[in-house]
Amino acid sequence: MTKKIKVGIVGGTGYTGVELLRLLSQHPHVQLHAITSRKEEGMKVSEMFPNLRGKVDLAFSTPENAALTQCDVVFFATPHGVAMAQAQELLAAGVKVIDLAADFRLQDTAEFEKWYKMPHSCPDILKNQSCYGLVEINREKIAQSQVIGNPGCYPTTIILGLAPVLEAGLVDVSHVVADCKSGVSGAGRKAEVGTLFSEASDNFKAYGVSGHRHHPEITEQLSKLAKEPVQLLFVPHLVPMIRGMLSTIYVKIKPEALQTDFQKLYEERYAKEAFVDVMPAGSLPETRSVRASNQLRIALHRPGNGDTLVIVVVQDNLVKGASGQAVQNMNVLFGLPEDTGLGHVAVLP
Ligand SMILES: NC(=O)C1=CN([C@@H]2O[C@H](COP(=O)(O)OP(=O)(O)OC[C@H]3O[C@@H](n4cnc5c(N)ncnc54)[C@H](OP(=O)(O)O)[C@@H]3O)[C@@H](O)[C@H]2O)C=CC1
Ligand SMILES: CC(=O)N[C@@H](CCC(=O)OP(=O)(O)O)C(=O)O
Repeated sequence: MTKKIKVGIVGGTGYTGVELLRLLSQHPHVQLHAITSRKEEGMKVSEMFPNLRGKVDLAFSTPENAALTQCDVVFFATPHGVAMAQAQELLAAGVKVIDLAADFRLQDTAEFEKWYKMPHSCPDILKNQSCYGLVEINREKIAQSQVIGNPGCYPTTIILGLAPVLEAGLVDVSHVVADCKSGVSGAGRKAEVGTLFSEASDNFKAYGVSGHRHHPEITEQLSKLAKEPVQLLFVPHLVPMIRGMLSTIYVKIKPEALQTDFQKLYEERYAKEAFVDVMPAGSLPETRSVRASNQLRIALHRPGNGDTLVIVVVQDNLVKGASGQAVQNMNVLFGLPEDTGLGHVAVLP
């Protein structure tokens, strides 16, 4: 590929925005064209984010002044509702859209309206031109789409953790439990009491137990894979670390599937996937083994060789759970090898 992909980012000052900048500034086929912030208009990107000194020579501009229609693709690293307000205009100009928020994730617009408290403004684009951007599941459809709904961070771990057993119909879908923990960067960069150092450090808590907006997103995708409705109990937790997510998923194996070699099933399902690592049997994945990388690691356990399969999944919520996955989607949209610009090895310790 000789011509570079001209990229715009709306919402360059949030955590997913700066993570996109880190990844895209090292991508060999990308030309960063515009980065927006309404509050920081005119400020040099490298002044706000010194890790980008010498790498990104742009200043923030407002979305109105960013000439986004001149881009090949625009990433929205913004709150829910922003991308769908601009999608029509961008598509008309031949620009592809990758939304890191939820505007193009849920196919069920009634569920979208219930959880995001706003009407969906472009249901036609959602239905006919967009795709749920989980590459390991929807690779072919993504390549043909104009708009990508980049998955939420919790959904990425749970859907990839369960896909092999659901596709093969080996587990009881009437009672799936996902117990998930996220680092505090998952809550974004905006100031909030709950993410203050004195509130979130040296503390560990569950939240959203009686309902979380990722629940309908996860069950919609799991039910598609299982070809029947999946009943999911999903409990997210906030842990005192900055990056990282660990999901422990519990499923009951169907009586007729008890002899299955689950390790082999997972290894074969993900054998060709650059970003899904099925660890050796009995492994205990750690969040630091994926920090700052686009890898998601899975380990399987069957305590006492009983009928419960325990699936442990780790990822970096800001990379495979957000910006890395968005770049993976861009690579697929533009026909590049999927791992282009995403070869980062995790940082230890
Ligand atoms: N953090 C995470 O781990 C994950 C986050 N996500 C999703 O990614 C999106 C961004 O998250 P995050 O980076 O944490 O968010 P932040 O809240 O930290 O940042 C939001 C960014 O959007 C800009 N923005 C806000 N409102 C508007 C608007 N109306 N129009 C244009 N720009 C706007 C802000 O800049 P300014 O106000 O100056 O314009 C800022 O740059 C969210 O939808 C989030 O749910 C998805 C997966 C994981
Ligand atoms: C720790 C934390 O607060 N996490 C966020 C999820 C982050 C994410 O993926 O959410 P989006 O659907 O907004 O993209 C939450 O639970 O609301």
